[in-house]
Amino acid sequence: MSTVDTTPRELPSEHAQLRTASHGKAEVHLVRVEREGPVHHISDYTVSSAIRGDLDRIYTHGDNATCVPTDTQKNLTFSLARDGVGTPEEFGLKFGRFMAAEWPQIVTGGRWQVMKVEWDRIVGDQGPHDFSFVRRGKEERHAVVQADGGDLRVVAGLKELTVLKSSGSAFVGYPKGTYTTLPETTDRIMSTDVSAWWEYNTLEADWDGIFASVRHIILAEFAERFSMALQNTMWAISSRIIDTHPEINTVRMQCPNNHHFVVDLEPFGQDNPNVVFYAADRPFGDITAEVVRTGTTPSDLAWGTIPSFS
Ligand SMILES: O=c1[nH]c(=O)c2[nH]c(=O)[nH]c2[nH]1
Repeated sequence: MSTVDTTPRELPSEHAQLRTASHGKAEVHLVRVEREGPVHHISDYTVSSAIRGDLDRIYTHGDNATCVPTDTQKNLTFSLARDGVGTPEEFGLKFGRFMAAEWPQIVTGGRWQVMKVEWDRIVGDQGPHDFSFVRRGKEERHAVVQADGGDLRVVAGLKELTVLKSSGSAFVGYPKGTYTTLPETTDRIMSTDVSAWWEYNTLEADWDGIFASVRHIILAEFAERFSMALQNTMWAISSRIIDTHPEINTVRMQCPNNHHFVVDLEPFGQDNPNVVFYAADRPFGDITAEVVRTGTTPSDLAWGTIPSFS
């Protein structure tokens, strides 16, 4: 058996000296769900923690005796969020104070950055929804006009319409086998960045009105219909768009499944009754669908250059 010598030893340098150093975990994305009866409130924070202090020997000697791991700092981000996050300022202060109190011999300073993004409650067919939200301010509206000779085609769309529901979504009944580890769930967070494009069969339409209606259908179906899978929600949206708007023949959607994992806080002596989630940015489920009006075919001219659809 080969052994590795992990005894710290100095790596000397003739001319170099360590001037500043820090280490931490950057961009821990957490979502916290607060339940007030049937009404949910969500907080979405991306937190970066880094400590300064007695860290020199980690670099110069390979001596990790003062190296509070970046992984520990990530765990703490979730643990400190268990009983509430408050404002970004409050959470940053809480984190900084905790680190200094927990490792007074090591941590003499640090940097805690907390980014909060805002979500608005979705207003569906039935009014403001209890547990479905839309991200403020990232969304894009698009139109692509293609001409060939006298032939003109209009495709409209939206991108980056980010939505999240903290309940009302299940995923069960899928094939199980050697490589299945995903547990079935009848209550999960579902979140996606909706990309939707639709082809008009006319050159004269109430463009603004139809855009507003399509956007409403996306939000209302996402919020108010129980979802058996993201695919099921995409069908509900696309088919309702076609049934509602005779001017539209084809709807294409691409939706990432932005996974939210319940963080195991048990190692830190805390329970986690679906309160603190790790919002993973990758990998993501990549779900696409093209839905057409029965008896019609999408125009190659119209769709030839529409991006981001595989
Ligand atoms: O809505 C979902 N659709 C899937 O195809 C899928 N696959 C998976 O692992 N989770 C989910 N969720």
